[in-house]
Amino acid sequence: MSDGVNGAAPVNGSQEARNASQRYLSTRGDDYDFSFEQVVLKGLATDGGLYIPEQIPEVTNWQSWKDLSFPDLALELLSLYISTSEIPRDDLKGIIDRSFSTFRAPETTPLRHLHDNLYLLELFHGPTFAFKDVALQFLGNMFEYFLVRKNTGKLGTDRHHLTVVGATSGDTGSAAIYGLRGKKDVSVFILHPKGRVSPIQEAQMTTVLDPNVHNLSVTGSFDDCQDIVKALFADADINSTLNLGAVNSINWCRILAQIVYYFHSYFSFVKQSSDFTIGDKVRFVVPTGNFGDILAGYFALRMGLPIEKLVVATNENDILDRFWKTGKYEKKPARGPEAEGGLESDGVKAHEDGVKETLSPAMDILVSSNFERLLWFLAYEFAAPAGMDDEWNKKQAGQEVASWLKQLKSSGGFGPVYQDVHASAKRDFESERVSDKQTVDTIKSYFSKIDYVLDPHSAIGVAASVRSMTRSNIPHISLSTAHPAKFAGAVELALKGEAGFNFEEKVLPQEFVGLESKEKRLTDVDNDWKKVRELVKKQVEEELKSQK
Ligand SMILES: Cc1ncc(COP(=O)(O)O)c(C=O)c1O
Ligand SMILES: N[C@@H](CCOP(=O)(O)O)C(=O)O
Repeated sequence: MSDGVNGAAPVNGSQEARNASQRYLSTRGDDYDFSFEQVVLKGLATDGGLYIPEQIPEVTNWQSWKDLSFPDLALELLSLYISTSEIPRDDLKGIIDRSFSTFRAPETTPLRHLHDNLYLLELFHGPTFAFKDVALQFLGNMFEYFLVRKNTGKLGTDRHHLTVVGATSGDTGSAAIYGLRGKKDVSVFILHPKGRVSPIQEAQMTTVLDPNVHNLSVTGSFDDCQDIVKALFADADINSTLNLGAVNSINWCRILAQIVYYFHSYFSFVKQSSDFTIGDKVRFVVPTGNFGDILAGYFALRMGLPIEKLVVATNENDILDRFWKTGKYEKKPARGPEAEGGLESDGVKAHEDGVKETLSPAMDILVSSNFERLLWFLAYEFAAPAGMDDEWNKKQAGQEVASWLKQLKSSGGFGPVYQDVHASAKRDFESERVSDKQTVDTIKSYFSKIDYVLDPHSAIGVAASVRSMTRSNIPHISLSTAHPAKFAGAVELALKGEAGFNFEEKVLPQEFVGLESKEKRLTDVDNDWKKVRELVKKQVEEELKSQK
């Protein structure tokens, strides 16, 4: 039950003022009836689950949003999940407008025609050149809004101080840091896997010297960083004394903001294509790691956007692709031809922990956090035919998810899931796995065919789209998740020696010039959550003392 945990304010207004899509519950069943503010400030549920709205709103008038600007569309969509009793509409509009004012493209997320039925949704026009900016600039402003409201008229230790802890494989970190640097009443700790983010990504994070920003370089993988963050959230002591906040896509606010560009790109497509009628279906193809980006697409689909399929595109860290193919969700990588040293993945290094080091490092993930949210909806759908009431169905879904996640923790996997659950997953999704070699070939081929430089993650989406187009000839919108300059190594590997290619001239934005030689601040830490906990505690205490 909602209890104002973690310092979140009680809901402003009665429960009746919030409809079911504005009330939140945990995917593991124990935490329910939370407000948007509580969910945003708390990040992870007390039972270890992720927050989801009690209901996904089905929208019948979505076509009337066709001509809205990105921020105005965001206002319509987000209002469905945030009650005006919590955030008045004008305030929400102000937060949204501020969040997207820093984007370089007038359309915020422009849609570009590549060839035939293939369109690329460029999501990297925000301040840190990655799709994470769409949600994280908004989340940063949302944190600020709630903190200002809580702290009005309060001084010293009475003020609510938020300690943000996040794990990154490169992009979440810089977008979160940009969204929170210098903000009052917030300390930010970002954990990245030492040596496994690109040099530009590392520089984007570590050259931010604001006193409230702390970069921790962890000896381990992204999954280790993510596990440390989850262990901190599970520690009742630090969680309640330091008011932990999440910037990873475990935070519902991240998923929510990302729903907007599915609708926006669909409308952009309608406007670009005279022979396409609004209401006709498209496919979205999404380079996927933690399953946050594509989950937003699932919400768009359930809300009524005409999506025929969402295509999950993984790199060689392919737990999700294996789930769609087999119904089993297992950390253990498949022993495919590449594991025997086959041609497909020449040069890919597999770490002891099982994570492969690929050319698309932001997707080098063993376990995808947000998959748990999809599992809940699949389990809920599976429970419904038993003819019990809705409360029972929700409880059943929570228990099922908790049991799957327990197996994942104890034995590294679960499944095959019930046939009906797998069938529902396959009804809305398909999956593709793209090797490093195929990634490089795709970058090469689009440069030589249409003089366009793809980053390696976006190339995975495009390679998967091309395969998907052989099965379905409807329009495909492939998500481009990062600017190619962030991944110079992979891009140069693919394009060095290609006629007309020069990284500095063709790719490098002015904002990155000289970044790597600027002063940096970061702290090395062992892969040990207790050590991280002590470091965070000490640092926050010092910050609070200096503010007195
Ligand atoms: C550039 C890039 N592409 C794709 C992804 C995968 O997105 P998600 O983790 O939401 O599946 C990430 C990281 O999250 C990323 O940084
Ligand atoms: N690829 C991500 C990994 C973190 O995922 P998130 O979306 O859950 O924050 C990154 O770039 O950090």
